[in-house]
Amino acid sequence: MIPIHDAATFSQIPIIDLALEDTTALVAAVRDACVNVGFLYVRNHGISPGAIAGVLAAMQDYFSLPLPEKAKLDIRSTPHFKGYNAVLTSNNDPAGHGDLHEGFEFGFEPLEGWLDADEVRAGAMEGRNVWPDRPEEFREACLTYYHEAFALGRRMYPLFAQALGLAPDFFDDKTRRAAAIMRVLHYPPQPAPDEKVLGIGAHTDFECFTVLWQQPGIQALQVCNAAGEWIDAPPLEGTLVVNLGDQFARWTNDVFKSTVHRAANLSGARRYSIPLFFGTDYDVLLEPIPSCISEDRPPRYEVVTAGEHVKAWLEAAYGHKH
Ligand SMILES: O=C(O)CCC(=O)C(=O)O
Ligand SMILES: [Fe+2]
Repeated sequence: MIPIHDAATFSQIPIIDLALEDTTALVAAVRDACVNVGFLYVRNHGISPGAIAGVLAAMQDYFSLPLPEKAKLDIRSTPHFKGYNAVLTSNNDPAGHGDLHEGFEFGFEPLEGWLDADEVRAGAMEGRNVWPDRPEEFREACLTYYHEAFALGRRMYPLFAQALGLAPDFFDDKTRRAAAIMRVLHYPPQPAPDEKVLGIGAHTDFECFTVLWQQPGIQALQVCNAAGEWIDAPPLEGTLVVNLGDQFARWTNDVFKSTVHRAANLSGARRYSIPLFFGTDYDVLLEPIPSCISEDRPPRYEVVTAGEHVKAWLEAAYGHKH
């Protein structure tokens, strides 16, 4: 039996085992989570403990470097929105005063590095990554995790397609060179709750979906149900969080939910998390998928390309244009 969640009153995030052999049951569980919650945990996600341990150690070393060293690769001074952003320099909730986290951001890159012939493929939204000199293993540890999480993302698209009643390969030709941006995040402990300054203010993600690793043992992430109640989304052993973003909400005419969430680290210890945001190819038109429009549900959004949608968001979030 698949528990059916209610958008208004869900009080827990569904947990879905990707190793479930019964595809019909798996797809039904994914649909329920996407339509009613916008968040799910995945078990048997395929990301190895070694890749997680490696990136965690590397990011801990990186974030403990002095600020001026990290600021050499400030995201505002590098092309294509890649690099470092310091504590309180981003602000996800316009009503807030800044986010109490620092992060480092990069996109797809082969582990062995780009070949010259690949140069032209590193298109507008991708661009080259920038990497710090220290710690030495940072790039490799980040990219090792990236490629494993990227493989998980590729496994999710056919499930989302089937959850919408589409052929499993519906997204294949729309995600060939898909933007997939990863951020490693450090949330310093926050001494007391503060409505205006959270670790990350209330927001929705803007791409199709996000795969999120959170540090075990620290509750920080919360998800808002349709009744406006904040539901804890603690780290659960052996799982990752997957949540849907605005691009999927647009594309599915709000059949899939892009749910508001926030995080505050009141644990007294440092917290680390790793979101990887999956988009689509730049030129994909976010026209409502036919199975998501009906007489009762006329198209709700202006049709834009995925690239325009993401770029407008990034410019607003980081307050600059490239
Ligand atoms: O750190 C977390 O748990 C959430 C991060 C997040 O929501 C984001 O980066 O969009
Ligand atoms: Fe988010």
